[in-house]
Amino acid sequence: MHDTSRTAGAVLEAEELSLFLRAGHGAELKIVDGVSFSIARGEFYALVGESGSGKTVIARSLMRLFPPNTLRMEGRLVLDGVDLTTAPANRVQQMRGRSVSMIFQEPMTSLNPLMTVERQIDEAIAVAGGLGRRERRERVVELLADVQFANPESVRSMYPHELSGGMRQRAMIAMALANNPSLLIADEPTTALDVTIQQEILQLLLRLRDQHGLSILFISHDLSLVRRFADRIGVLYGGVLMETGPAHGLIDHPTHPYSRALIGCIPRRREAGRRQAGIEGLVPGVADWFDGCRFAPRCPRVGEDCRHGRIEMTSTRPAQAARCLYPL
Ligand SMILES: Nc1ncnc2c1ncn2[C@@H]1O[C@H](COP(=O)(O)OP(=O)(O)OP(=O)(O)O)[C@@H](O)[C@H]1O
Ligand code: NI
Repeated sequence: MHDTSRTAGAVLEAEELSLFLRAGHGAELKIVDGVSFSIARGEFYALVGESGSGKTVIARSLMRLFPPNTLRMEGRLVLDGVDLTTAPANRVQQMRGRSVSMIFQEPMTSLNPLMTVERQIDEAIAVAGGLGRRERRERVVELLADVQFANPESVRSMYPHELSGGMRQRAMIAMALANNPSLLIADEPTTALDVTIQQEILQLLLRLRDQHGLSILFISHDLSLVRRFADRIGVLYGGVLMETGPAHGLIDHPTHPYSRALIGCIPRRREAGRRQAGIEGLVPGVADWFDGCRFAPRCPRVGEDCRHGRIEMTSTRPAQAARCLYPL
């Protein structure tokens, strides 16, 4: 079913997206640098990268939620045909929840502990207006069934603390889907859950994608998870998209040396320092970024020309492209 809907064109197109922050002493930091990718209708796209690579900042930018010290955004960001870089604030506000919704690692940060599941989902539905009380009540039950609560009628009246971690995540997904968004952004939604529950949530997302033609932007450290569930992957490093391509192709045949290094040492958890076992050296801090390829100082294939100027994304394999002068 999703095969036909997937040809219906891009739900999201990010083109040369850059984000500049104000740093101390009048300096500016480019924390996202020329990132381009698109997500088709019904597509499950995963953004992967080490801690600090810019996954969350990019995800939030897609809802035009910028860090407070943001100076400006450059590039184009088109969601459901609307350019978010130029759309007025009220238009963007309207699109949140309706065109795009976001779920997070810790559902308790988005769920109100003092409100029942029903009330929270009801409020999310009411934001869009148009439905009467009774219709909204029906819609709540429908949403709870949609996220596969076996007994939606009883879950309705529960408070968040009465739910398990996996159930809270489902409740949050139900809220996020309240107004049928085209795109669901999931920022490491399963990292805090045990493996079985993690699989269940991923299966649920795939089912929702198939049933509703939902597009998913999934952010994760876990490449083994991503390989099993994503259609396509983007590999981020230091705010730069290094490689993008079909999930299986990219993981089985990475063409950027950084992707290969990342796949070779699938990181399991956030590390206190930014050193990752397996990749020599450190991720450059945003303040000490430089010209040329940001991976150059750690790259086994580096050439002198990698250290200067801009390196373009070039096709390396069918449907796969890398920002590298010496791809694998
Ligand atoms: N307001 C800010 N001011 C300065 N730097 C920031 C700000 N917000 C984020 N950064 C920096 O931008 C970079 C990207 O951060 P981001 O949170 O997007 O990383 P991430 O890939 O989501 O990491 P993690 O896997 O740990 O969640 C980091 O180096 C971070 O320190
Ligand atoms: Ni993050």
